[in-house]
Amino acid sequence: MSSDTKIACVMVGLPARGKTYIAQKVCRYLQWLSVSTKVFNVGNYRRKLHGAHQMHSFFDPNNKEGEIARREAAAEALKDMLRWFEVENGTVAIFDATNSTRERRTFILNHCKKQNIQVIFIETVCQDENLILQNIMDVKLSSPDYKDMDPEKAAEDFRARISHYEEAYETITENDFTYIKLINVGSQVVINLIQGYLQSRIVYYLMNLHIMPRSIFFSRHGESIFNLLGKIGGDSDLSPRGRKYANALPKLIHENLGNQPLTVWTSTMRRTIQTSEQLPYPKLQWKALDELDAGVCDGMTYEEIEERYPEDYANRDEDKFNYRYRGGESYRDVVLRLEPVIMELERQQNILIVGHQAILRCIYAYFHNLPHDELPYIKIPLHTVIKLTPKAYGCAEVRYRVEIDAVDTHRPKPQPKPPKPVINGNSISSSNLTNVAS
Ligand SMILES: O=P(O)(O)OC[C@H]1O[C@@](CO)(OP(=O)(O)O)[C@@H](O)[C@@H]1O
Repeated sequence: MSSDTKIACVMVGLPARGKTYIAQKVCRYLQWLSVSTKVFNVGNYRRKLHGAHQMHSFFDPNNKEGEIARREAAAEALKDMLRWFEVENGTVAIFDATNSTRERRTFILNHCKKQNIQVIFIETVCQDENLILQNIMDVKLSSPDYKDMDPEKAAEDFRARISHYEEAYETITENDFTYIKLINVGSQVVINLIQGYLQSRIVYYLMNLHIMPRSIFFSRHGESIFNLLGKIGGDSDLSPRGRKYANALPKLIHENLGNQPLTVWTSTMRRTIQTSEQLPYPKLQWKALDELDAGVCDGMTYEEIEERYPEDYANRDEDKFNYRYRGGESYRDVVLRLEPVIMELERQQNILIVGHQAILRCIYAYFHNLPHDELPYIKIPLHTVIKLTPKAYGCAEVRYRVEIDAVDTHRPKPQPKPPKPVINGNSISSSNLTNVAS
């Protein structure tokens, strides 16, 4: 991917067609991959400029005041987006609005062209009345536009708003535009003139999304012999307590899922394979799920690393996400190698990943949209199952702790040392502080 690639993903679609959901998913995926990405939501600009609580008549094409206000909001959001590319050197912007007429799309495209920004239009078309209604109930009624309003009245008003847009709506047929059209949540996909690596990644990601209800379970392997000894990496067997956890896991999962189908993913390491042995579900081993490679430090305790490689040890504490072990990997490297796992997770239904501390932190951060500096410190304790259930925005989470003791392998972020007091440009030690004071 060339570093000067700039892409505007311009959403297209009637209200309640999942545009904002898709915009946020794409943003989260790209940010996780360290691509600088930002969503510009025109609805938020409208509310900021003209206040919330506008009723459907505001969206009537014959309402001049409403028309001007919506135009202003779109122009302001577009200006900010173009400025963001220019000043903050952004890579992918997502312009989230209905953009439902040819005229509006051409306007946006022309502005982007002037700044050498590629444009992909992402249109979501949905004819399934039940899905639309579900979206209105799940998302729209909690919007600031309908705060404190009777839900039935709000739903009615929202439907009237949709019909105003329907009057003027023009689906994309512009053959010279780059676009992807997602029809009925991916049951049909039309793509046109997609070019380049990053555009293809975005399109491939969009083609894999689904909104069927499902859960994703995470569990670290049971306590290993290396965990007991405080050693990192390696390929050791489970400890006796780790084996007990492996025995307890099938009941916990069954109590949760009943007879629903599930696929279990493990790494290729003994500790995850042994942990999943009793689980009566189809299993898949992924090399990409193997634990972060600690290179020359593999098999050492943290104390040994501090003694033998003090500088490395300090550098890791300084910037744990980017620190790469000598001959090994960084968390940033691991995120990149996990990309195909995330892509496949998006396609799948119920999955249980039996994984490792660093690996599960990376995947968990993707689902909860956590920043890279927090990612290496996320708590993923041993002998605990984490259940994530994707919702309209974000994921619901439940943690199940199995009552089998295990060591704690979490190392908290070291607190920065307080700066030494400085007097007249010379730092002084606390022992002579009293002298100064007296
Ligand atoms: O990045 P940090 O916090 O060191 O955690 C990663 C470490 O977690 C460990 C346990 O300490 O994972 P695992 O439980 O899979 O053995 C190490 O093997 C691995 O190096």
